[in-house]
Amino acid sequence: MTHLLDPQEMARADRLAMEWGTAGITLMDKAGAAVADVVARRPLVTRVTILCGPGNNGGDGFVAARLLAQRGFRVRLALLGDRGRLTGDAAQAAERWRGAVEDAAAFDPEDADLIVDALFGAGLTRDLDGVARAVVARMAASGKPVIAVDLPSGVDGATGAVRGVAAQAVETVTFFRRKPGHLLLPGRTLCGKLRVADIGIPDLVLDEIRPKTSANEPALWLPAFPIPSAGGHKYARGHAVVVSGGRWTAGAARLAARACLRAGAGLVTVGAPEAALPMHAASYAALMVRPVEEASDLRHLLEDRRLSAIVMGPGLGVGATTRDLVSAATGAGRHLVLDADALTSFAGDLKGLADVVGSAAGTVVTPHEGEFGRLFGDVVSADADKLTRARTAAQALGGVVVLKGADTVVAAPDGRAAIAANAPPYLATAGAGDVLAGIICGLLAQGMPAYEAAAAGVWLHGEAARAFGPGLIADDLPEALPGVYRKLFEEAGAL
Ligand SMILES: NC(=O)C1=CN([C@@H]2O[C@H](COP(=O)(O)OP(=O)(O)OC[C@H]3O[C@@H](n4cnc5c(N)ncnc54)[C@H](OP(=O)(O)O)[C@@H]3O)[C@@H](O)[C@H]2O)[C@@H](O)CC1
Ligand SMILES: Nc1ncnc2c1ncn2[C@@H]1O[C@H](COP(=O)(O)OP(=O)(O)O)[C@@H](O)[C@H]1O
Ligand SMILES: [K+]
Repeated sequence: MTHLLDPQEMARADRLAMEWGTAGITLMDKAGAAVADVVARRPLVTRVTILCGPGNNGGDGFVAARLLAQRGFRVRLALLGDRGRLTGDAAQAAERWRGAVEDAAAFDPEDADLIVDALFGAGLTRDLDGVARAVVARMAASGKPVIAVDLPSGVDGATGAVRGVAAQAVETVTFFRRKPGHLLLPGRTLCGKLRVADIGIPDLVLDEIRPKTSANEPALWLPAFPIPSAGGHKYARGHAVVVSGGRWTAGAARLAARACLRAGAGLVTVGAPEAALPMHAASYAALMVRPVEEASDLRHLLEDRRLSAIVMGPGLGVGATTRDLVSAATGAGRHLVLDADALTSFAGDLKGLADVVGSAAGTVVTPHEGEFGRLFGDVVSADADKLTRARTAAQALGGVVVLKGADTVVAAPDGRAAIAANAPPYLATAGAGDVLAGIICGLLAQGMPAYEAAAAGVWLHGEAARAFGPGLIADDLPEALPGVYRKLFEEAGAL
């Protein structure tokens, strides 16, 4: 159930269900009934105003109106546009509504305990303006609870962007599967509580559609997750390397190393300049330390082929030395996580980085928006939505891109992408990114494929933050991981 369908894919799911024998009006009846159920469960509601749009989203509203009236609610229905211009299933649903049809342009929210927003859903094709915009703005300003049908009208289902204006919903009822706009910001926030209703579309349509976008949840990557087995030993759990900056910036690598260990890497070696070695050696007894000042030292260290996953960037410094270190880390079978200064050292030279990445087995880059712009600015339009930007970047790089933020997107060069919705706002704290890079490296070291490792790392990072709670600092994140692992393994039946 992690699949997300964009509006085109959802329209295809509707069409396939109809071709396979379910009438469109049957789907609409179930959609409207699901909306009516949600309204009926709200406390202290007797007077409901339903705003219907000119398409099938409005059709769902007509069905909900009929069912709520039958259940004894006082229902007013207001239509945007001309009733005579309704077509298909929506026209059929409107015919069965026996009550008055008011003009949405004149709608007065004062008379309602609750408003159902059935103006626009998957068919929103442009920014709202004119009367449509005025109606949505009035609903938004009313302060009344709003239940949105499919999406808050004005929210783009593919991107989560607001096309002109949208009203905050308390609950949103969508159908069959979630859409990217339910997880991407600001759409996610505007939806309120999201419910997914089964309207009778068979799951088999997904075999035809083959959606490539997912919610970043355990079901997406758990089959590839390295749950330790009874017969395993520490070398089977991989040997990771964290490349550290000098004495004054070594804290970032320390956070990454701790996270790498906690994520389950069998062994972790920190490669650091001489001056930072004592600090690393004294920090955690489980760490090994080796002197790495420049690329030749790293090459020497990596002659041991068991060192298979490397994370670098946090606190490393921007410049030629870092670029050379990145080049030295690649090689057959090597997995790489590049973050922070490792990315900024390639600012404006995506080709240079892509050439380097091309020779690593699986590379994951973890930019925040600033680093992303510096690295991918030439190939990715800043105006594009987050999903498109991450996908385009992954293709251009030939590696997995983790575009961070409150709705972190992980994208693979083959077009797969996952959107995370579990990170709490207090995760935005100094050093949190270093921990994320370390977690992903720890998973790569255990042999998890790059896309799955990146997605799992992002999810675990968000869950660790939630488990710790407000007041979190980056140092707390690795320490919260064992509790998250316990729960995950228990749910997977592995504990
Ligand atoms: N049988 C099915 O398929 C099922 C579908 N289902 C439901 O259908 C919904 C999708 O229906 P849909 O495709 O008809 O699109 P919908 O969201 O109603 O909007 C289209 C209308 O809005 C108009 N319009 C668009 N943008 C506008 C703007 N900015 N400003 C003003 N007008 C604008 C557009 O006009 P046009 O662009 O043609 O001028 C057109 O008239 C989906 O979200 C779900 O709720 C469920 O019942 C399950 C079964
Ligand atoms: N508003 C937010 N809500 C949830 N998580 C956030 C938010 N803003 C940032 N994050 C997360 O916090 C982390 C910050 O990483 P980064 O920007 O690299 O910081 P640093 O360089 O200090 O480690 C990332 O994992 C990012 O996804
Ligand atoms: K809507």
